Amino acid sequence: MSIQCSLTIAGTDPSGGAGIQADLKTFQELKSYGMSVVTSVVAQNTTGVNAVHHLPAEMIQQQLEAVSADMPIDAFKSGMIADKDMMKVIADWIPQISAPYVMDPVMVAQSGDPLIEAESRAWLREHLVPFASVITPNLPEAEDLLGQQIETTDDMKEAAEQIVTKLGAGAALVKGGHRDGEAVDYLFDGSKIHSYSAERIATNNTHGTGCTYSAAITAYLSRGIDLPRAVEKAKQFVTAAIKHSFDLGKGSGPTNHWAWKEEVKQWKK
Ligand SMILES: Nc1ncnc2c1ncn2[C@@H]1O[C@H](COP(=O)(O)OP(=O)(O)OP(=O)(O)O)[C@@H](O)[C@H]1O
Ligand SMILES: Cc1ncc(CO)c(N)n1
Repeated sequence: MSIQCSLTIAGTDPSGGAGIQADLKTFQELKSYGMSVVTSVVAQNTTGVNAVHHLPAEMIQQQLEAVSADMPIDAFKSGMIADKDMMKVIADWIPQISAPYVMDPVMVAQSGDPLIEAESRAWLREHLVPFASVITPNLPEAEDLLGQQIETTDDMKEAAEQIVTKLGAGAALVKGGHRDGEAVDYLFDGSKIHSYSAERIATNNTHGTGCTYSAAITAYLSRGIDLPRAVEKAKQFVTAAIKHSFDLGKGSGPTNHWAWKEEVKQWKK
């Protein structure tokens, strides 16, 4: 049986809603064989981050080599990459891989806890962003990358375009999860803007939405689906996951990675 493979390079979430755990659940749901390289072990749950242990960069390099020496990689994503040493080994490894790279430029957890060293952000922007086939910042992350405020929908579209033209990413998806009203995201694919809109769901259970969304894009790309369509399908996946999210934990609960199947049944009715 032939199967496509997706790799995530990210931090962990023992409560299962974000990070590597969310990525692997998403790959599994979307029928892409899931593989993972752990960057940092994060003691977190739905209420926040208690402690973080960063793996030595050498260990990240060893994991990357172990997986790529043996397994096919049809698409890969990165999430939490906390410091410059980790970024460097990832940047050195990427050129040997000819597969789409989805970068989720994770900066803070949903709880507001920082997940990347402030002084490493410039390195990420200058040396890793140009490798990304697509980068998926939320509004604060897009503001940080460009050093400018983003308020209106026109600002969002312009930001997506600038992340490509000024910072060198192949494409940029600026997400509107942090705004009011419809949940609208804008993709600039290097030539045009695509917009993706969904009803805003009244819930506090949005722990790991960004991880789940970028993992879904990765899984669809691994299966050879083109970027605008991969984002469209991933948007449906994450919207269903938020709509049917779980009231688990005392904070911002996790999304439901298998909800999309229920939604598909509804669409077919
Ligand atoms: N309440 C909501 N209802 C519907 N869609 C939402 C809601 N909140 C976020 N989204 C959508 O979920 C996706 C993830 O976006 P978001 O901006 O929340 O990512 P993020 O901030 O990177 O996530 P994370 O919390 O994992 O850091 C986007 O498509 C966004 O539009
Ligand atoms: C490990 C990790 N990556 C990303 C996020 C953002 O949701 C998180 N909370 N934890």
